[in-house]
Amino acid sequence: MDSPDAAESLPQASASRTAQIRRLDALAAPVRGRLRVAGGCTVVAGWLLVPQAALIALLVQRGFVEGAEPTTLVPALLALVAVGVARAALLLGARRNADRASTELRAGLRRTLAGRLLGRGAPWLRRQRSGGLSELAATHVDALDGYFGGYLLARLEVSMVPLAYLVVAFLVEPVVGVLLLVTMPLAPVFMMLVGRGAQAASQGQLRALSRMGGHFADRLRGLGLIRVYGRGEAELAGIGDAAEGLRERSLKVLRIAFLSSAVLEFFASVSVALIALYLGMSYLGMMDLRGGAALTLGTGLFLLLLAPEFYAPMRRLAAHYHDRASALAALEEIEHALADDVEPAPSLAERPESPARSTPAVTDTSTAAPAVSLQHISVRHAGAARDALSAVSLDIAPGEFVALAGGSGSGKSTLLEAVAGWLPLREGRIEIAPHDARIGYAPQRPYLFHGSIADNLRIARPDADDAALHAAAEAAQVMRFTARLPDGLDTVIGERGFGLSGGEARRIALARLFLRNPALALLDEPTAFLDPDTERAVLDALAMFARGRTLIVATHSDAALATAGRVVTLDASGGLR
Ligand SMILES: Nc1ncnc2c1ncn2[C@@H]1O[C@H](COP(=O)(O)OP(=O)(O)OP(=O)(O)O)[C@@H](O)[C@H]1O
Repeated sequence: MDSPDAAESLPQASASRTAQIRRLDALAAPVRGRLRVAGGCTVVAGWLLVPQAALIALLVQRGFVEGAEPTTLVPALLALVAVGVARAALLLGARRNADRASTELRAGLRRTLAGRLLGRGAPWLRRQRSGGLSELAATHVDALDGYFGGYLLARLEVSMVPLAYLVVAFLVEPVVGVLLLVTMPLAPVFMMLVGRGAQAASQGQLRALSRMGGHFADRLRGLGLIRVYGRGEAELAGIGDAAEGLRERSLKVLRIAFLSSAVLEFFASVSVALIALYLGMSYLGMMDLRGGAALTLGTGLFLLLLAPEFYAPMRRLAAHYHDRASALAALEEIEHALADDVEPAPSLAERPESPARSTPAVTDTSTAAPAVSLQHISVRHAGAARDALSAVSLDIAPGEFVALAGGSGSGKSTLLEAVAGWLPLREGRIEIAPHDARIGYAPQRPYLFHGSIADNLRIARPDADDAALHAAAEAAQVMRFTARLPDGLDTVIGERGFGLSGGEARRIALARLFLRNPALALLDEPTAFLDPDTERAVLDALAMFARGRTLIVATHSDAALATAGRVVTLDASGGLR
């Protein structure tokens, strides 16, 4: 902190913090109405405490000190019940609205996050750790709950309610008003000091949580491999270390949270004790700051009821203060994920007649078989030293069935992914005419999520009816293996398709493609790992499916090559032979 740089960076840090808080508050725009209702209910409930305390004090004064007839107290008693009920209803309304606002806000943010992340396309997603992404969408987004569901209300309450109590206290007993006024700034000053450390600690904790989530999910996925290679103990130690790091960081956040609440509790208790002391000494005649005017029991009771409530909103704010720190930390992580820092795919930018797309766009609707023209394209994978495709030119006529042949690593999958719009081109261009042709892609390693086989098929067309689903599954020879499963198409399979063979997973990908009903179908080794009999059936289905569509199929299979209308061979250097 002693360097001039550090001194200069303080105002900068607080300016960026203010900007961050503004951005955080801006997230609440869609649920602003609900938050306002919640805030209004909280403030009015706080104000109603004044008549509530006054009525209690009045009843005690009249009933016990002045010995009034019980029947004369009935109206005040009824009023007390009415105020109590109104406060309870208002507080309930506040809680409900705040909770609903927070839930809606988080759901919206998750939708945005999912859309943005998916928009970056398959190659980007494939490089991410799904554990980390799910932490982002789950834990980080949930970290905003405390802020919107708690902190914001507490902040509004602090700005509107204690001030009203202060005015009332001054009107009733100025000495108590002065005592409250003097002790009032302690809370915000202390919270400001604590808040600085809290955000950094929360950020550290969220990052550790994210790392831990990613680490754990990766290890779970590779559990089989870990066992086979006898890496169990070492991995266990790694997970132990990650968990220990998280524990330390979580304790740091908790320490700060507990410390701030404990200090506030202390100040609040001391202040209330001071007021009680003053009132007690006044009653005993040991202190007279009222110029001889007597202090009634009712007045004293009223002030004693009000005093702890004066600090209550500040204590609530302190309890939620680390929520703000967590929310700011989470916002930073979320903004980082939402930032458009991925380079735009040049292949898309250079297709003037084609709308930019990083995955086969669902909005593409043209069903006419398109022509595909690759003009001198070169593609290099991120981080690779050489081009996977170099200067490839290829013209495919509408309705043509082209097989891509070539050795392993010659670039067949890369070519399919480039045509699908998943990969940026280093040079050249790809024209698909009509440009809005619906594209379907069955990759080599299809992604199967946890759910039934039918669910896994329906992601290609969520509104597909059972008949369409069965027809697609039948054609792709999925029914051959589901017939043996206990629940048929409703059999549940795991993430990454645990429980299905490679050939079965590919047939699901093929059925998805059939269901999508694309005009341009890109298939990556659809018949790998199939026995000759099943391969024949799949190829027959494919030949039928090819009618009226353009097909590009990467394959090593002679039978598949024979089915195609034309064979294009890629050489080892990623060029056309
Ligand atoms: N994500 C990636 N990052 C870096 N290099 C990659 C990536 N994907 C593929 N490659 C490389 O690009 C080249 C072409 O790979 P590609 O998967 O397109 O070949 P392929 O002809 O489909 O092979 P196969 O017949 O084995 O499926 C290979 O040298 C491969 O190692």
